[in-house]
Amino acid sequence: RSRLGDEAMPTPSSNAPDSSPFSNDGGASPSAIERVLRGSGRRHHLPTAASPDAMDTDVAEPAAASLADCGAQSRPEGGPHASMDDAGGGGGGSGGHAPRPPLSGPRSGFRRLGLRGMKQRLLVVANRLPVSANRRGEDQWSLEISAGGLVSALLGVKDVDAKWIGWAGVNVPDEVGQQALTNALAEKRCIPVFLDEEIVHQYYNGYCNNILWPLFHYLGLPQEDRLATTRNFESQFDAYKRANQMFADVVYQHYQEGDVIWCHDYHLMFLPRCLKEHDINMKVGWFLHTPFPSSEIYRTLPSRSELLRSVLCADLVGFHTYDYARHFVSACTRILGLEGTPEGVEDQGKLTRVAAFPIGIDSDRFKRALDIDAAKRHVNELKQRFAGRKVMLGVDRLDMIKGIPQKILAFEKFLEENPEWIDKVVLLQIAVPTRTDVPEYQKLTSQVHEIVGRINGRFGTLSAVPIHHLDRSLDFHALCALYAVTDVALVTSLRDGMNLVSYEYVACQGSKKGVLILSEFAGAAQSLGAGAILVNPWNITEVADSIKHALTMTSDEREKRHRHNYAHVTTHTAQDWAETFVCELNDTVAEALMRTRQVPPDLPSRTAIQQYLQSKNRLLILGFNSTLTEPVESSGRRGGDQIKEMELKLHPDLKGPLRALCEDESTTVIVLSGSDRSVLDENFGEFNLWLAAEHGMFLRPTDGEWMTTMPEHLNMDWVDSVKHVFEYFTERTPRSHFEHRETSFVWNYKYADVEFGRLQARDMLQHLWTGPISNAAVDVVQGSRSVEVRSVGVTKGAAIDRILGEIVHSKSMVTPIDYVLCIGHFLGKVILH
Ligand SMILES: O=P(O)(O)OC[C@H]1O[C@H](O[C@H]2O[C@H](CO)[C@@H](O)[C@H](O)[C@H]2O)[C@H](O)[C@@H](O)[C@@H]1O
Ligand SMILES: O=c1ccn([C@@H]2O[C@H](COP(=O)(O)OP(=O)(O)O)[C@@H](O)[C@H]2O)c(=O)[nH]1
Repeated sequence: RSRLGDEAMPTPSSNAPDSSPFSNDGGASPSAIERVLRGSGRRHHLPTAASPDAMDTDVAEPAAASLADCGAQSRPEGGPHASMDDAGGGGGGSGGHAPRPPLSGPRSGFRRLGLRGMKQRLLVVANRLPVSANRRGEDQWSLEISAGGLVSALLGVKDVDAKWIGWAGVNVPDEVGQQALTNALAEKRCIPVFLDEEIVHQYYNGYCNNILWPLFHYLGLPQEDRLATTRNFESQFDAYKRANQMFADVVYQHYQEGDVIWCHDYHLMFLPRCLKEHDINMKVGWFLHTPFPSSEIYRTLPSRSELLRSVLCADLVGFHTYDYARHFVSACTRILGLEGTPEGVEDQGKLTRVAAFPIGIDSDRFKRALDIDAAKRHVNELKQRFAGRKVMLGVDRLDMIKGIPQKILAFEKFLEENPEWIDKVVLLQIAVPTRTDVPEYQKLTSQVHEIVGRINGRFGTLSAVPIHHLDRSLDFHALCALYAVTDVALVTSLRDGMNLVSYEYVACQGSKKGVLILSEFAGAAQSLGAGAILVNPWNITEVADSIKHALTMTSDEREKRHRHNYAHVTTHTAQDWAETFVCELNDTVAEALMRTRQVPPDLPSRTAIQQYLQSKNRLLILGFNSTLTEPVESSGRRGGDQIKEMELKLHPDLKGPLRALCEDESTTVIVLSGSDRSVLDENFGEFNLWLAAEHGMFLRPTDGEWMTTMPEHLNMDWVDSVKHVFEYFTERTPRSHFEHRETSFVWNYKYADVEFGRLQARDMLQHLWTGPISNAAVDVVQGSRSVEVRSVGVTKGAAIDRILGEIVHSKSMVTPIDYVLCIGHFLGKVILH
């Protein structure tokens, strides 16, 4: 190897041959690269990101029509499911409300005017429309409001110019029927997505309710014993994607520039991606109503990466609790290898905001309902029926996650241990049938009936049974009456995104101040934990004890507990929830535009190619790692996302194009990398190009010997101390490794547990800063999964000048370089020591 040093690697101004394109600079000695560019006589300016359209921040009038109105408009004619009807007593859901004060501060974004001075519109996209449709003739439909947590929450949202896009819950194969239903729904500001029976079976019953729902509630994936079922899962996932695309198609038809699109729930995890692929400027938010499980549970899902990546296409991703948000970020870091920040998840400079937005209810609607005659009648009836007995209430969909068997068993245990309460307490369990086509739900129904029958047989008397179990939903006023008269509400969900029943119970207990027993595994435990008695529903003894505690609680304690919860429920309303989310989404999009300007823009490929074709003497400077290498993620197996290669390898697809560039006489190619010489030799030995290893400290043409471009007096006294620190951390961080190069040390944890690796890196940096090298002339550079220590002066920037001098000299270049393209890996975090 020859040593070039300052002598052998002269500055181009003094040592370039006379015929060099750089020799007529007029005395100044600009760097080689500056002169290369000057020789070309022009600079290429990469286009900056387009400036955003000005955001009009005027305050809009509240929207005239709202989804809240749906409740009143679609009141069925005495239909059995009039349950979600509004109790406002005439004129829709907003009747009787005091006007809300104008929003201020960050919330003002919600009422911003959209583009062209139009009121901002909100497209709510959810699996189910807030109505269920019944066909009454070829072109006749009657519409009923359907039950469910999401429905309740969004019915509480007023002052929004909103439209709802979703499935109406019926199969409508004929065009006449579809058109008639579309027209009927339009009056309710609803837009249908038509799903046929097969897709509903595969997408809704199959992928949504048999796979995602149990998994997200920690019940695991279904265990099957036939290969055919596995294939079935794959076809269900395909149907899921197709169904999401069908929702997207309807959104495209109704979208207007400036609209906010709010996608809901696990049914539509693929939607953000479909929408952004159609129009990157759509403002897309996604909110999950269920828990997001720990990444250890989530990572069992075969399509885990595809779904995460799709959700990350949204601008804002929301969850009920901080824990769910944390789990999601953790899944993105561990499964996709992305960076989690306090703001959200970052991928190549693009941030997806992730935050907690706990839902609430329209508490006024429940309070008002109790003043309606129908509700008062129900209250009186119930008081008479259960006079002399304490009444406990359970209201749940008949779902595995609601812990209904556990609840009933705890009640049995309570009666067993406290026989004096037999005949003095009754449990009313409203079990709303749900997803009745899914076999697991059918099994649960039989199981619950069996337990209830047994307990009633055991503790019932001629005059009374301890459990009243109803497999049906109640109308809204009957439900409110039940909430108001009962002494204890018992919520024993094994997992529950939020659980609005607990909120509704509190809202209706203004006078009675009953006790709420609440599962610690419901999202609501985060907000109502202070006033409720929290229980672990799996601990039957604890729940039984809590029942006794609740039934015997002093009125003082009940009042105190109720006050806490009531204050929360009446101030954190559904409307606040929606306002906050939409406001945050607007702000997130605006901030993202600012951030985009700070990130280097994408290479304008078309311009780069045109300029290339027009130029005479070109220089291509290419990085290696993450520029020309195979991606570390992706195993090549279908649906897989495992780490594949430990060794850095030139991407096989790039070999052909690279060879073509190297063979072009008018193009000089340099691979400039932090890697050591052997790695570059191995990957590029066969090409006709220049290799610059260790950040340019070593250089060779592939047909020549390595030479060094290292500054003469590079101080390497720090090496032993750093090696010691790196060994220490490598031993303690499984799957991390370090490379000892001639001019630097690199500790790499890209194959280690990401979160542990990051903690270790932070610790290592502390050691390096405060330890024996704290005064050494080194730079410490933090990469996304690495820590590198190198002597001051060992940088690609410093080396390129010397490298170009050498290349120009050795090739005896006469034609000015008129094209320089530099492609490398953007290192976000750099710490200079
Ligand atoms: O329409 P279904 O399939 O019968 O299900 C009804 C709804 O169930 C889920 O509700 C969740 O949302 C609530 C409000 O955020 C929350 O309190 C509860 O804990 C969740 O289970 C589901 O997420 C909805 O999409 C369904 O409409
Ligand atoms: O007969 C009934 C029983 C319940 N609900 C409503 O169903 C929702 C249940 O929401 P929750 O968040 O508790 O659980 P989810 O069923 O959404 O999982 C609540 O708003 C209840 O008012 C109803 O409309 N009719």
